[in-house]
Amino acid sequence: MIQSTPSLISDATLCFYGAGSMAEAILRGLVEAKLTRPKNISVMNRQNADRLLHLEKQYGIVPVTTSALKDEALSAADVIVLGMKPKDASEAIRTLRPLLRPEQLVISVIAGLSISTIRHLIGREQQPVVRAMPNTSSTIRLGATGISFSDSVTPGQRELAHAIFDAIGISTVVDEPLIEAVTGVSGSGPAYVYYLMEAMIDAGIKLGLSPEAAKRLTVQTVRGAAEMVNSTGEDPGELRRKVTSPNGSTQAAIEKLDQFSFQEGVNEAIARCAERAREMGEAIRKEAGLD
Ligand SMILES: NC(=O)C1=CN([C@@H]2O[C@H](COP(=O)(O)OP(=O)(O)OC[C@H]3O[C@@H](n4cnc5c(N)ncnc54)[C@H](O)[C@@H]3O)[C@@H](O)[C@H]2O)C=CC1
Ligand SMILES: O=C(O)[C@@H]1CCC=N1
Repeated sequence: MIQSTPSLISDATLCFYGAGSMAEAILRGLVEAKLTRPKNISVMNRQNADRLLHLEKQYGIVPVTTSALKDEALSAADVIVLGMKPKDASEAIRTLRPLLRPEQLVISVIAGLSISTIRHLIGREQQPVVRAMPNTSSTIRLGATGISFSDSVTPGQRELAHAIFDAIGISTVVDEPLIEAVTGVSGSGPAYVYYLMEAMIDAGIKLGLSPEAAKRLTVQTVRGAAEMVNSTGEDPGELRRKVTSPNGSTQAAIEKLDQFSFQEGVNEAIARCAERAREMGEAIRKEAGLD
C-alpha cells in the first residue's frame, strides 16, 4: 500500500480507468522509465478489448476486460487514473463511487473537471484527489504537467504523484484555479506548435522546397529553438533578437506576423482554450445535476 511505502512507485498498484492516448502516454512513460513493474498497472476501457490487448502486447500491462474484473481492479488499486473524455466522466465516476476506499488516490487528467466535482461525484469530501493536466509529449517522456492537490492528499501520495509525472517529463504544482491556464499553455500547447509547423512546411513547399526538405528543416528548427531556450537559459525574446538583424530578412518576417496580430492571436487562443476547459467542467457538473 502506498501509505506505508510512500515514495516508491514500484510498490504502488495503478489502475488506468480509460485507455486512450493520454493514458497510453502516461503508462508508456512509466514502463519505459522502469519506475514500476508493468504487472502493477491494470488498464480498462469501455469496450474495446483489442485496444487493451495491444497495450498488453506493447507494454506488458494487465488488460481488464470483464465487469467483475474491472470492479476488482478498481477497488484494489492504490492509484486510479481517470483518463476518459469529459463527456464520459460523470457516469464513469459514479460507477466508481461504491468501489472506492477512502485512502485510494484518484488522479484525474480530465480537462475542466474540478477536484470539487470529482469529490461530489464520488460522494466523499475527503477522498484524496490529484488534478493533473499533462500533454501528449509525455509519450516520449518530454511531457509538461501542471498538478494540484486536494487537501486530503498525504505527503506520500504527493510524492507518488510527482514521481509519476516527473517520470514522463516535468511537473509543476499550481493552485487549482490555474489548471485551466496550464491547459491553455501546455495541455493543448503541442497542437499550436504542430499547427505552426504545418504552416511552415506548407510555406516552404510553396517557395519550391520538396515536402521532405521542408519538413526536415522545420522539425530541426523547432527542436533546435526549444533546446536553445532550455540549454542557454536565455529568454525567447532575447534569442529572437539575436536572429533578427536590423532591417534584415527576419525583421521583415516578424513585421508581417505582426500585421496579422500574431501575439494577440496566440494570447486570445490560449485564453479561449482555458475558457473552453472551464465550460467543459461546467457541462460535467450540469450533466451530473450538481449545478
Ligand atoms: N489528448 C490530449 O492531448 C490530452 C487529454 N487530456 C484529457 O485526457 C482525457 C482523455 O483524453 P484522450 O486520451 O485523448 O481520449 P481518448 O478518447 O483517446 O480515450 C478515452 C478513453 O476513455 C475510455 N472510457 C470512456 N468512458 C469510459 C468508461 N465509462 N469506463 C471506462 N473507460 C471509459 C474510452 O474507452 C477510451 O479508452 C480527456 O479527459 C482529456 O481532457 C489531458 C491532457 C492532454
Ligand atoms: O482538447 C482537449 O480538450 C484536450 C485537453 C488538453 C488537450 N487536449
